Amino acid sequence: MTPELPEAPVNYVPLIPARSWAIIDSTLREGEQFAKGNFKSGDKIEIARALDAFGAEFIEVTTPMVSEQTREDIIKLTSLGLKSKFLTHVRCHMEDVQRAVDTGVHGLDLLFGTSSFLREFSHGKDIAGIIASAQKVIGWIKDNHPQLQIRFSAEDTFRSEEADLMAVYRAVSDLGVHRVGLADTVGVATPRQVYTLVREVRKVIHAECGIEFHGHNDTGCAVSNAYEAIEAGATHIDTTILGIGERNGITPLGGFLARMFTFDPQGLTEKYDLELLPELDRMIARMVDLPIPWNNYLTGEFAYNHKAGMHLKAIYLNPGAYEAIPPGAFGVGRRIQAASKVTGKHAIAYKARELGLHYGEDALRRVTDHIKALAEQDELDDAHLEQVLREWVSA
Ligand SMILES: CC(=O)SCCNC(=O)CCNC(=O)[C@H](O)C(C)(C)COP(=O)(O)OP(=O)(O)OC[C@H]1O[C@@H](n2cnc3c(N)ncnc32)[C@H](O)[C@@H]1OP(=O)(O)O
Ligand SMILES: O=C(O)CCC(=O)C(=O)O
Ligand SMILES: [Mg+2]
Repeated sequence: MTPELPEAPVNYVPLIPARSWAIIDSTLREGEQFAKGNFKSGDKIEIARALDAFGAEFIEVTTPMVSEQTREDIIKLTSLGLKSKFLTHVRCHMEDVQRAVDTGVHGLDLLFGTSSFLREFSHGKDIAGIIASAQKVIGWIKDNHPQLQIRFSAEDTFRSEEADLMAVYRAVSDLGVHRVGLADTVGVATPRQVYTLVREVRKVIHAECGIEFHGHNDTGCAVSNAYEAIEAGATHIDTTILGIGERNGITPLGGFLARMFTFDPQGLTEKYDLELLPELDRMIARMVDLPIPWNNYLTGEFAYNHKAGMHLKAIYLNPGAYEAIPPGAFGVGRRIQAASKVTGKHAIAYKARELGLHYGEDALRRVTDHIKALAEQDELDDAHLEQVLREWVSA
């Protein structure tokens, strides 16, 4: 087979450079809101170390308001001396912020719900009240802990009025936050909406202010929405390993990387240790006591299974014919399923050659048809296929 990774052309210009955006992995925050995400102190350390080894730029952790244990865990995490920077996710509330500032984190991810749903049923504040709280809390952080990064997110962004959003984003940008956040809290946004809104937000915030996107997957758009956000100028994307989070979760780290690999394979490979992805997925699957889904991006059991005769003919000549991303780049292998009813003579000839067997044209057609007929009755494993191929030669 031909080499896995084609050499980059000399004047290589990536479509979307991987250095234009960063990952905020929220497995230790949004992931704790997953039905089966109940990480113990040791788990948190293992997850943080694994994300750091992988190269995640930021790790978001749950608010220290959860409990004294959670606060102590954050302090343990920030004392590990990792390269990844820790952010803690807190309400826009003086008590929360005061409890968070001395946990050793690099920054605070503040949020306030701006949709009518959350204004009415969650916190009860109007837009003026939200801005007044932001002024008080952000002003206090800036005066007392100027070293901390501040992000302000409008929770439920995509069910909020655009005029309200612009008022809030403009106000917090003027207050000097480092990033604003757009959150598709209920997973309802379409890719086009995400693109358009990110462009609009860009116009009302300061040039040096970053834009973060957080997307739930209720309607299956979490990866494409994250991609559209970046295309429109977002600088930070929230992910979790395996996509775990509230309900059916958020943008999965693996799916997002698969998407972005196609635009800048070299940049992605330089930024992250991509071959660690299978281990990250296995680690979280083990901790939440669930299998990795069979069709999971890149690491699912059948993510690189090739079966149809027409595919196999081409795959043997060049795997890129039916693979957008070489599996080796992410430390996984491909599976060739040659013995099925949908196989063809090229695949069978290839398998035979691997065993040192050669057939003439007629014999190849007949053995292929025989294997197809057998497979109509029952699955053939590799051992059975080998037996049939050998018997056919000696028969
Ligand atoms: C979309 C998301 O995923 S956002 C992340 C949400 N994460 C979590 O909720 C996990 C951690 N949360 C917790 O441990 C608890 O909810 C706590 C410690 C934050 C608060 O606990 P409690 O005081 O018992 O309140 P409870 O959770 O029942 O209600 C939420 C409170 O937050 C307030 N609130 C909601 N959003 C905000 C906000 N952005 N800023 C300030 N206060 C807010 C609500 O008004 C309510 O306060 P109230 O009782 O004074 O009306
Ligand atoms: O703080 C944020 O930006 C996102 C919060 C969250 O988890 C959500 O809105 O789904
Ligand atoms: Mg969320």
